[in-house]
Amino acid sequence: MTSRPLPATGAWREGHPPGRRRWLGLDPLDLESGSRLTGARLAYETWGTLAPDGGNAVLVLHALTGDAHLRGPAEPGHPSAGWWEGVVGPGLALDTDRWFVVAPNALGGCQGSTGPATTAADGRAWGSRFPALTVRDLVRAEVALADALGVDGWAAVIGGSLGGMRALEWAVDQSDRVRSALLLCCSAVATAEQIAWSSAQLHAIRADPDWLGGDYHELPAGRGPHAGLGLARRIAHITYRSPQELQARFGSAAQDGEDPAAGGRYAVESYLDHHAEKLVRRFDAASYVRLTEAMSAHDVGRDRGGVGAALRRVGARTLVAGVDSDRLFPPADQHALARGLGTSARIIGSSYGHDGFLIETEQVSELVRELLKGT
Ligand SMILES: CC(=O)SCCNC(=O)CCNC(=O)[C@H](O)C(C)(C)COP(=O)(O)OP(=O)(O)OC[C@H]1O[C@@H](n2cnc3c(N)ncnc32)[C@H](O)[C@@H]1OP(=O)(O)O
Ligand SMILES: N[C@@H](CCO)C(=O)O
Repeated sequence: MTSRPLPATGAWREGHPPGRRRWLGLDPLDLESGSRLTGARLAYETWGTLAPDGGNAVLVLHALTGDAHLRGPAEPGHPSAGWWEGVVGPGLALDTDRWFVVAPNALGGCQGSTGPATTAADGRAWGSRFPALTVRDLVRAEVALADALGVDGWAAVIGGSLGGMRALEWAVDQSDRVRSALLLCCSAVATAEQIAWSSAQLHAIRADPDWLGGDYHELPAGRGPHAGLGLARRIAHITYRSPQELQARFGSAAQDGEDPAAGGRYAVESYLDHHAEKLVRRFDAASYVRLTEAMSAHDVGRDRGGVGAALRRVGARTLVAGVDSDRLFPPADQHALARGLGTSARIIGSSYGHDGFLIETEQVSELVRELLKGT
């Protein structure tokens, strides 16, 4: 897959220079499963200043492979620029001159928060010992962060995909602490289609001989389930984009200088290879597994009398939005969620599919402005 040596597994561990990240100790954290996570911490970044009355706090929650770095340049410990540069910042839709913006790295992730690649108390990586997590557990960790920051209530909670699931969970479980919520490209409960795509990805990772049941973190530098994670990302990335975009960009063209009839690649294959390699370089396979499992288990109605009853708990003003070409979380999901919340969904026109919430800066900014205008 790559001609360059891959990083040592676990290169994303806390040993990195922290840049602007900060951490909150979560010790202990009781999980939905009944087990208790000890010694964990949550990484986060903030922008702006919390108002004396605490009324200007906004929580932004990232998607599966995102992180706390919403904006700002690449820096030590974070090799790429922020993932919502065009939406969050001075004078932008989420104006950091006005709002106190908080972005945590999801618990179980690998960009500063404790996850399977983190070194546990015994000096070894958590690996397979890291517990299964649910979206509710991720939110419990974020509730602890709000408490620690002195945020009694969020003016808005905003998120897409896995971040949207967490934003919804916040609105359901912490209804008195969420004044408004923007729920992007997500659903109230995982669908069979979403679980199926995720299942294929999990199989790809676990079938890698270097997966070692999730205990590969002590392998020598450059070893790990890279092929499995790369295959998972290829599968996922197809679902993140639309057939029309892929067709318009690549069609059946060969990759420059390559001949598919002679063992070379099509351009679209090369594109997927590129995204696979990029993810393998920046993400831990076991974090990918734990967070993907959490997405598959997402159901706001579990133990709450069903989805309808759970959604009726929400007191926040909600804006539910999707992307018309999203084949992973199609507009039907957002219409169903919006109906349950007593509102109607907004559907962005875009050929970028599920990734539209990361790419369609102008349209997303409009939604953010609308949300915050009434807050
Ligand atoms: C900015 C960050 O990633 S911060 C980390 C947090 N990230 C996230 O939360 C989201 C993760 N990222 C993503 O989901 C995606 O990368 C997105 C949505 C941001 C990318 O969206 P787009 O801007 O549309 O990028 P696109 O899918 O067109 O990919 C562009 C890349 O493909 C490469 N590419 C395009 N065609 C080909 C091809 N035929 N062969 C090989 N590579 C190709 C480009 O060179 C470019 O490479 P680069 O990203 O290394 O510069
Ligand atoms: N491309 C995004 C979308 C996942 O929902 C990510 O990797 O986080």
